[in-house]
Amino acid sequence: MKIEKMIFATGNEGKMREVRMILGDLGAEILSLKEAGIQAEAEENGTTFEENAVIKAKEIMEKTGALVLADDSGLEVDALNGEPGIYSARYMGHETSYHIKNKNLIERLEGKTGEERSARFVCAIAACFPDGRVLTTRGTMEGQIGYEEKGENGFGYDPIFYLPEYQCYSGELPLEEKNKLSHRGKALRLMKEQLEAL
Ligand SMILES: O=P(O)(O)OP(=O)(O)OP(=O)(O)OC[C@H]1O[C@@H](n2cnc3c(O)ncnc32)[C@H](O)[C@@H]1O
Ligand SMILES: [Mg+2]
Repeated sequence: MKIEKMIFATGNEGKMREVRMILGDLGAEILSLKEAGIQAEAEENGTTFEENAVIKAKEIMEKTGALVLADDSGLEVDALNGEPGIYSARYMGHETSYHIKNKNLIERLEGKTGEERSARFVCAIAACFPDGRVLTTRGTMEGQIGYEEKGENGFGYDPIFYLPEYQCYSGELPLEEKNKLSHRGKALRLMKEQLEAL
């Protein structure tokens, strides 16, 4: 089945840039919520990344009758029992700047070193079809919370996410490199394979 068009139900421009680069070669037109002229109203009140991704995609699928994809993602810090996790966007309040959120996470890890700073980004992608079919995929990227903010690329928590294997911060990676390694890159490539197999 050739997909002509889909809506990617996010209000996050950083996600949208990464999505376009990875799903671009499906050859389908990909509209953001803004481009489709729709506002998301559903509350992200699921208990898992997958549930929240489905909530976001399903709401917009029901509003538009189109194939709709959505992303729910976040940062899990092991020393903080997985916080902020599914609450990553709401951590310290929606309106709080990422500079402040990032500084706060660094402060909460004071005295911890090496593996004690382990963390991962998680991304779930959902696809909701007008006929009721639902697909979900998940990807993760392992790393550590750094000691400072670094890099001008990416968004959100990227400036404090250190990748020991590459000895750099996620915020220092060019878009293409981040997509090769990231939670979102992995989840989107799995979704792309499933869509291509339809
Ligand atoms: O719900 P939508 O409209 O898609 O946009 P959002 O920004 O609210 O997205 P989420 O609800 O999925 O929350 C994701 C949170 O995790 C953070 N996050 C997710 N992926 C990230 C990445 O690749 N780099 C840095 N931070 C990321 C992001 O900044 C948010 O705080
Ligand atoms: Mg959100």
